Amino acid sequence: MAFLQIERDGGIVIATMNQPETRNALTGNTAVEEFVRLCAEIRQDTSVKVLIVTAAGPIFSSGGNVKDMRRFFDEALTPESICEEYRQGIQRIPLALHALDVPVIGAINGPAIGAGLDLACMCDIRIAADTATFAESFVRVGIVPGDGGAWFLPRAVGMAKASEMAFTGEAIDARDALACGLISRAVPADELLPAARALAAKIAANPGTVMRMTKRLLREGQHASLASLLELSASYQALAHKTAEHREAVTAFIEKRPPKF
Ligand SMILES: C/C=C/C(=O)SCCNC(=O)CCNC(=O)[C@H](O)C(C)(C)COP(=O)(O)OP(=O)(O)OC[C@H]1O[C@@H](n2cnc3c(N)ncnc32)[C@H](O)[C@@H]1OP(=O)(O)O
Repeated sequence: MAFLQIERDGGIVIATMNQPETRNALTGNTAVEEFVRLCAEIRQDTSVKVLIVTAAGPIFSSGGNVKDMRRFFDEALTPESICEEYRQGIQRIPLALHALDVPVIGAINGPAIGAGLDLACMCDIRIAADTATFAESFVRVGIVPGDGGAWFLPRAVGMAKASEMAFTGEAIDARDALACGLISRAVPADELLPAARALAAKIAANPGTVMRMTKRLLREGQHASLASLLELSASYQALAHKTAEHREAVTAFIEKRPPKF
């Protein structure tokens, strides 16, 4: 059975992880290939406005497959081949998700552990069930965050909190996650998907071209200088001012009616 169940609802794509026997572990199965394929498809399809990433059942993701890690003790697997396995494997998920121009909502339905937490951090927005927990637990199994967590987690929660989480490996609950900005909302578990869909519908109602450019600016703003970000913003704005959606929004404002996009 596929790791991801994909559902399409208008401009909204919902990707649901569904491998309960490993608690949605992200390695040792087809998870990487399926995420990469999905992202490639979304990049080709301008009718997609929003992606929701969630999981079936009570667990979001248990991260890397720990049982499968016994392989690494095999002498035939050299450090170089392990590096390559990471490059060709789980590291393709952050690259694929980060390259998406559509907003990504993480609907975190339960524990998000190790690479599972990092997957959540790769989403632009995170809302969670009040039963969710979050742990950057790599250190507890004797490894480092090899999947980009050291890049994503500090951007989500700040360096001090990320350091505490990465050095202790301890889980935080949804209340702590809300307090440190890891999630923007915690809701009862049975309200999570409706809340994620409602948020996605609000986003999808806005003009897609401008949404994509906004996401690119937010992404570039994470590392660009102010001067170069302002330059890029001016170029995107020049394009935005010429769109039919902008014309419609301004006309609707003047005519005191809601815009029709
Ligand atoms: C490259 C990436 C590296 C990393 O991400 S490092 C971090 C690796 N992850 C972990 O250390 C998390 C380990 N798992 C857990 O903490 C818990 O599990 C959960 C909170 C995710 C779920 O708890 P509950 O629902 O109580 O399930 P359960 O009884 O612990 O496990 C049920 C079955 O699922 C298998 N399983 C759970 N997590 C993993 C995993 N990460 N890799 C492989 N299998 C896993 C177990 O072994 C067991 O299986 P059986 O029924 O055969 O005993």
